[in-house]
Amino acid sequence: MSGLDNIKPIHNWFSKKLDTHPIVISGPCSAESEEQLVSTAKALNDTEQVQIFRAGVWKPRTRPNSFEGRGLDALQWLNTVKQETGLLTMVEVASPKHVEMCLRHNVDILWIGARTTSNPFSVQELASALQGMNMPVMVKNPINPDINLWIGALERIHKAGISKLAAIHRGFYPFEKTILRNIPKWEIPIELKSRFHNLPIICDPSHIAGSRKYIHEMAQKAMDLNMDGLMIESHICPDEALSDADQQLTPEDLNELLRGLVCRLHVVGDEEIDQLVKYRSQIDSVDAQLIELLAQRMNIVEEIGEYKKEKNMTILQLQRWEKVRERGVDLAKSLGLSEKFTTQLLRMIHKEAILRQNEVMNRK
Ligand SMILES: C=C(O[C@@H]1C=C(C(=O)O)C=C[C@H]1O)C(=O)O
Repeated sequence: MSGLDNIKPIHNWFSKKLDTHPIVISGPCSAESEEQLVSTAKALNDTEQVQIFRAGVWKPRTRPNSFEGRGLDALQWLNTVKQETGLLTMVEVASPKHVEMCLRHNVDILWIGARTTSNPFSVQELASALQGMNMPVMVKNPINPDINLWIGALERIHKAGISKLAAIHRGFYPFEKTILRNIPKWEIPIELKSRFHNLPIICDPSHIAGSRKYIHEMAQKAMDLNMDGLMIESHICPDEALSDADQQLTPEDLNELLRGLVCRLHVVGDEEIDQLVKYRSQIDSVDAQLIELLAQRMNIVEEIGEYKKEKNMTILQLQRWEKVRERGVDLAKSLGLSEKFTTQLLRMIHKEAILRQNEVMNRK
């Protein structure tokens, strides 16, 4: 059934327990110098809120001639960070060579970036390089909102024997210009979690936001959706960063942001559960009525289909459909439902009605 059935809870990945909620991964977009890495890491460590230090060592850039990372040197600097702060380290890998170098330099966690996840050939190469290592790996979502591509990448890594596995939600490429850098499409990580309950999901609000302004809002949303952790970029001097300057926070701003997050409880006490049970039974009853009404409507639609067949009328009746939509939206608005939601719902119902009548028409 599930291709991800042997996943270790993230809190037990290391001998030192990661027992904070959320787990916070932070550090610069790119490792630029030893000084920058060590000073950022020390300031992050002082906040006592960060457990994992991230840094891009090889940067996949959209256009050539952009800063592409410091490679091997940066891996050595990360070791200094580890020694001086005790933070765990995390690096993006895109090729078997990267994996090999990270293993040799004691990197604690690897992540696979969105561009790499989009390509099953590359993911498979990484999986083969990781075979039997049981190295912790986090897989970012692919650039496009294709949940199966994301699951496929997670499965390939899992099949290589990796049980310390997590997903990172960093949003999806917007084809149109949007306020946020990436479209969050929260329904996709929600669907992933509902298919694989034991898979930890980390949110990367920096890449969703693309600008410091929206990071808090995105991080709060991730907490409200009960995600396990946050990956937020930080830099000792963001304005001087060689990549993604707009979306990196100073360690102090990160600290403030994290302290301002409201982390609601997932599991509550008996009293709250009693109240929830009451609300939920109301919802169950309303849902049952909704479904019964929809079934009734479809029966009438089929009768109309029979009638149209007898009278040789077309299935689609645009004027009537327009009226149905207008009446529905007016009523919905007066009851506090949005026009967008109501239109989408009625469109789905109309589409099903057309299919049903099509079946009736073609019935021998
Ligand atoms: C049910 C009918 O057939 C179609 C379905 C409609 C609906 O679901 O409300 C409306 C118009 C038609 O396109 C109808 O003609 O009334």
